[in-house]
Amino acid sequence: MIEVVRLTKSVAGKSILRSISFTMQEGRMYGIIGANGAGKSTLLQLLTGLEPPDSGEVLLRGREARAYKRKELAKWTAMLQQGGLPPVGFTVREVVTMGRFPYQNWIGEETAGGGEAVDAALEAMGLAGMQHRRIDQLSGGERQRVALAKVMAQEPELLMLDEPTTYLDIGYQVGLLDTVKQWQRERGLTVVAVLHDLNLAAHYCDELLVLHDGGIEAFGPPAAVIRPEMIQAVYGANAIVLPHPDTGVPQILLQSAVPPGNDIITERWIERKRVP
Ligand SMILES: Nc1ncnc2c1ncn2[C@@H]1O[C@H](COP(=O)(O)OP(=O)(O)OP(=O)(O)O)[C@@H](O)[C@H]1O
Repeated sequence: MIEVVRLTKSVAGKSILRSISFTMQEGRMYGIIGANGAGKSTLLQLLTGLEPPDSGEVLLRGREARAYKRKELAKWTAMLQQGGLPPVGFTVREVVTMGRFPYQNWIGEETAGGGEAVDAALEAMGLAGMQHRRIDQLSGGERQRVALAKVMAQEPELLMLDEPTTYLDIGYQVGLLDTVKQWQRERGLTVVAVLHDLNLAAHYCDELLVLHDGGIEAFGPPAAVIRPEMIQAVYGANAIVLPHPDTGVPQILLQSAVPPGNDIITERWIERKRVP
């Protein structure tokens, strides 16, 4: 589905990606992880053909991403970008209906099926009850759900998500990723998501790609990628990695370099430090 060959990109004179190569298979869910500024969003922009690479290639179904016409590509790929909603004036339903743009003719009419796709997307994201509200009157989390409903209405086969859980409380984070996962399984959707939360990434993704220092630090199933050494090397943080009691996927517990404030815990911490 996606083949990246020796991809190199600089932004504002700064080298971000240096000759990276990888392949992503159809029907799987991939997470792109890495520290702030590692180039995750830049990579996503390159994968969608929105940005040109300095050198190297991005092939989508065997064809250079930038060789597709935008509307042609939008019929089977969709991208949820940060802040990608129109700012004011539109209702929730109007925005979600914009996801049908690739299927509309030049006067904005669609032959059939558009309304159903919009209804299904509104329903899946729990927005049916607020479909006539204006999006500028919604909370950040509600707007994020509208943005996902819009890309769902597009009915893509390849879905790219840039930090989709930003602004969402934990209930909606799990709800959103459950919806994406279910959709991936039922429709054979390919998903590529930039995720900051490593526990969610390990829980939902079949494979994780770790960007670090302009290259790929690791790429593989969560159990092979989420390790304390990788977290130290990439994020400079100490972590304990444990298997999830239900699924066995790796989950992390962060360790602070500073002793906790609570006196009882602090004493225990000092005690522990004394043990050789
Ligand atoms: N328009 C721009 N002008 C200048 N520098 C930019 C621009 N866009 C991105 N950069 C720089 O490119 C680098 C990679 O940015 P990118 O947004 O791809 O990283 P990221 O891994 O998605 O980061 P984050 O986790 O913070 O969202 C960063 O150092 C960023 O400052």
